[in-house]
Amino acid sequence: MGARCEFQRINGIFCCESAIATCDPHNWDLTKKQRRTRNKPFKIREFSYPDLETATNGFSADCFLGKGSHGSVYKAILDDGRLVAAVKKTTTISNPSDYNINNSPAENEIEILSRIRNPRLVNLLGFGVDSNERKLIVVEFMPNGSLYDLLHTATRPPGWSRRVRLALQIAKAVQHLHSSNPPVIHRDIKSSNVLLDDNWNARLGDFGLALRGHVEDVRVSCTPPAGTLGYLDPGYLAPADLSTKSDVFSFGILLLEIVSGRNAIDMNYSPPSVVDWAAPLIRGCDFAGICDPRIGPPNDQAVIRQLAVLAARCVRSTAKKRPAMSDVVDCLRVVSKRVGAWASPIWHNLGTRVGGVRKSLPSMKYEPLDYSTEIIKTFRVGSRRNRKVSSVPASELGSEAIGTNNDRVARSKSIGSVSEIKMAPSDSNPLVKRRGGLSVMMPIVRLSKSRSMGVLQSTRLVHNNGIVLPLAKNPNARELEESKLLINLMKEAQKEDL
Ligand SMILES: Nc1ncnc2c1ncn2[C@@H]1O[C@H](COP(=O)(O)OP(=O)(O)OP(=O)(O)O)[C@@H](O)[C@H]1O
Repeated sequence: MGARCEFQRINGIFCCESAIATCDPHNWDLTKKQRRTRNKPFKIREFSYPDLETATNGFSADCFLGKGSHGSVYKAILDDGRLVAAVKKTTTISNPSDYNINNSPAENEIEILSRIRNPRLVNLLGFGVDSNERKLIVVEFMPNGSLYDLLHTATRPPGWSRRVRLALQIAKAVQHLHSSNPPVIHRDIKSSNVLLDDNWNARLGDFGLALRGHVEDVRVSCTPPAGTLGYLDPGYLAPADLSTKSDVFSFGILLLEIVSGRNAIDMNYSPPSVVDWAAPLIRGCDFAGICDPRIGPPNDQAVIRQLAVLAARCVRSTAKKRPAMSDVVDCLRVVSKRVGAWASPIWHNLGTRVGGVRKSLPSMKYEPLDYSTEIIKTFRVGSRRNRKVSSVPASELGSEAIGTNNDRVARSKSIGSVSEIKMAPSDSNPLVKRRGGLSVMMPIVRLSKSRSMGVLQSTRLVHNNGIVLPLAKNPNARELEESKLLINLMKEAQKEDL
């Protein structure tokens, strides 16, 4: 096959060694059973083109799942109905120099996914080749759409426990990539590349732009920057700038999107970039202000505070100061436990008895973040700053109000190379152009290095001797443990060159 996959062909089936080699130091503490499963070679099938054609009803409209920047995706029923898969068919002939050296996005995706497998990823099942020698990718079928759809077009917006659970699952997926040996850098983390499986769990997909290798490896160090505007690390301007921390930046943007329910770039807001919009709110401890107005802030104020602080750390200007994905996973585990505790039936029953916890939220006060500064904030569902520029009252914000129907919202598409990005003058309309009645994201953006990062004004949050106790006045052991984690985050934020 053309793609440089180091497959072994056994009885017509390609077997791939898992990318997680036995010498992977990250796997040393795994149980024997886990190690056995991880290192088990998995089967990559070569499907014949006629089989894929039949399975997709001739790539017909009724099997069509969606279109991305590199091609279309179809649902395929294979093996007499025993296997349901998604087939990605490239429709454009790409210039390889835009992507990874000598590899089209399809070949790249096959090559990378043939080496890694994880329950948090949209895994590769096989591939096919068309008459033009173009690769078709066959991956696991995800029946419940994308996180983008769930956040921006679903009639019922997801609640906090679901949002945190999804964020944790995505973080685990990225951590898995980064801890592989050699590491995989996804380079295109965004809500439309997170798909939902049959249990509504998040799976990270679309490895067309991913790079596998150490940063000093030739392929990594010579591949031009790529990604999706709005999620792209502004410090990643040359191949040498790439590190796993670029993914951390994109994850931070995605976390802000999950929390706020707004698009990474949305001309209905001022400023249009989610990070520029959220930064002053987080800096001013207006954590409720960044919450999705359709669901309001979570019952437990520490949940949104920790999410906001984490997102702020992920989008810092200095890549080195961003947390590693393992830290992000640890932090989200803590948040997940908190939000899970509030979702327990005890709280629901209490809410019913006292007339509904959620109802009482708008008048609820933040507890002081520390005992010296006594910052008290009132929850404001749909606060003025959180409102759209079109000034639709928060009460009227239906689920569609932030959706794709709005002509000032354009779904970001991946771009092969940031050399396509032109710096727009600050007074021009930088992002949206009309084309055939559709809003199309143009590759023109203001990448303001100085504005997108370093969003924590931590001095207001730090108590004597650098100690912050952001929870109740008499925290229990668990709360103390959790606040220690937060203290570390805050301390690091304080060191930031803001
Ligand atoms: N494994 C899958 N199962 C079900 N639907 C899928 C699967 N993979 C992709 N899709 C759907 O197909 C559409 C196109 O996906 P694709 O990954 O090609 O592009 P994208 O992520 O939307 O955009 P871009 O190419 O710019 O990143 C999306 O709407 C996605 O929801």
